[in-house]
Amino acid sequence: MNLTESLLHALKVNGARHIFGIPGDFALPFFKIIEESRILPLYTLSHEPGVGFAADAAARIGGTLGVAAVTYGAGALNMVNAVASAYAERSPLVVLSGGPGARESASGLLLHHQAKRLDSQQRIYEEITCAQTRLDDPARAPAEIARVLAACLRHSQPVYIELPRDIVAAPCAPVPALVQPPVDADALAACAEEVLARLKAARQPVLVVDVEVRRFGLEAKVAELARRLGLPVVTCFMGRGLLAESDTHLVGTYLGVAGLPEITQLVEHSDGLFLLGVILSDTNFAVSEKKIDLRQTIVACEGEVRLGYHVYPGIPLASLMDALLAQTNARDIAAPPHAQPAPYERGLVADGAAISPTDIARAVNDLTDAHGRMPIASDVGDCLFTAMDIDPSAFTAPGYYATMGFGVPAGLGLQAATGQRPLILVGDGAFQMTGWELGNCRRYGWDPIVLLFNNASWEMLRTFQPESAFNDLGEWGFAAMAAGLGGDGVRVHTRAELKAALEQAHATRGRFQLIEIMIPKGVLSNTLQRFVAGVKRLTASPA
Ligand SMILES: Cc1ncc(Cc2c([C@H](C)O)sc(CCOP(=O)(O)OP(=O)(O)O)c2C)c(N)n1
Ligand SMILES: [Mg+2]
Repeated sequence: MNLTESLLHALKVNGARHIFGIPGDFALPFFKIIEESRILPLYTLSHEPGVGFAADAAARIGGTLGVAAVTYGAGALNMVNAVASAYAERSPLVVLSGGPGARESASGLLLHHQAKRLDSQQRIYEEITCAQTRLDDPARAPAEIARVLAACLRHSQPVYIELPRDIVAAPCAPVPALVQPPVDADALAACAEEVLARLKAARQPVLVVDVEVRRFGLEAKVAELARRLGLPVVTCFMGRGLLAESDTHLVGTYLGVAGLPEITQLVEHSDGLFLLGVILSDTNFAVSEKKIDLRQTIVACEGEVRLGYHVYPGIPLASLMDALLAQTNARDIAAPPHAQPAPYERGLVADGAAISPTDIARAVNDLTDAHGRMPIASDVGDCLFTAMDIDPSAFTAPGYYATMGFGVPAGLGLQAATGQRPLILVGDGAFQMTGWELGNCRRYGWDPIVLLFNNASWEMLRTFQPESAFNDLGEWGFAAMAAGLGGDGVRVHTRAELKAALEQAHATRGRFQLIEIMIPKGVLSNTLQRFVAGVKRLTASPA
């Protein structure tokens, strides 16, 4: 076996199912082995940001390793933003980059694609990955690969592996089984006991779940714990879709001032908030109506558990879940019944009226009622706020790092990973960035339904700064471009046209379906309207 094959086998054994990539001369040798060994299927895309987003989404939806393969310099550095997003949002992405071989590295010449120093790329990636290695010695490679992949899975964050092009085919031993550090059983039991005691003592305990629950595949255990404790469950923005299929008391998504008042009230007035796998970010908590006193909460994330003023280190979320379940019986804590929030809006009126983002949510909910749920990939912008009004389903979006360009490539990654047809929500500004990746659908038989919110502007920005003309994007005929990319496109102006286009798109398989939805300038989703009003109110009021 050679070094690349050893790496590929290790990736596959530890959960990777596909590789997304764009080669270059520093990467051609290991791309050749990827293609000829057929250990993992390779999907090439058109631009490295799309490679990173697709691999990230595949990791998220599969709850496993995503793999993005690129060339040195121009390729890897082009993907930095996508990997930074994966790092911020706790996604286990493995970056494989080609690199210069020993002889050329010692030539004394500046190499093409070299930025500052030969190791500048690795140093840049040190800031957006939790572990890194350069496989320049086949004898050490198996242990190095094991170390880096173990870190990727332990922290659910990206890692960086550089493959010098002169040894990718060198003979190499298999990678040993990954080893994770042991957990102190006594500390774990004490931690679980204290968590349960706090929840039992609370008048209104609430379980808030977020991205790590999905990343570590803990949804079923979390649902069981919520059931046993009788806790109402709320998701954060990033945790959208979690427990959607479970029979727990899922109340909805906490969005602070932008959310449903009854959910905001439940969370912000709880005396027993249990934040499970939650990223303590501004997108989750900066728009709180009432500041949440984190000292009164239980925070379990990033491998530790914080209660008030003390911390239990070295407590992985999965270990904590097992310990909590081991110490609970059915219905240990009977929380007071909570009103279920109104079901998501549906019943689009198919008339000649102009389309609002909330109409789009209604249309999607109607489609779900008629044909079942579709996995959803959303970009940033009002489409993401609109997604909050769509029935929860398998959902992936950059809800915290908030980079544009994620939606379309992520939808392709979803379909590659699940085989299911995804729904993609994307604004016109974000589509301009990576929408062209749809041109790769034909080669791979992908056929997403793309809802393009065309308000001819960077509307989210215009909402906060309406006086700036630079937010206007002008006329782009996106639907007309679909045929050239191998799909079908239609531009719709009225609610009746939207309903018909969605039905037609759903009935058409084998080609991507692009529905360009013309939204009048300044028309926002209900959630974005609440968000803007809330942020303005919070910033206007004295701190
Ligand atoms: C890669 C990238 N560049 C810039 C931004 C800043 C930014 C937003 C965030 C806040 O930073 S929202 C937004 C406008 C999005 O326009 P569009 O996709 O058309 O959606 P909508 O019209 O619904 O706003 C920009 C430019 C970003 N998030 N990501
Ligand atoms: Mg827009």
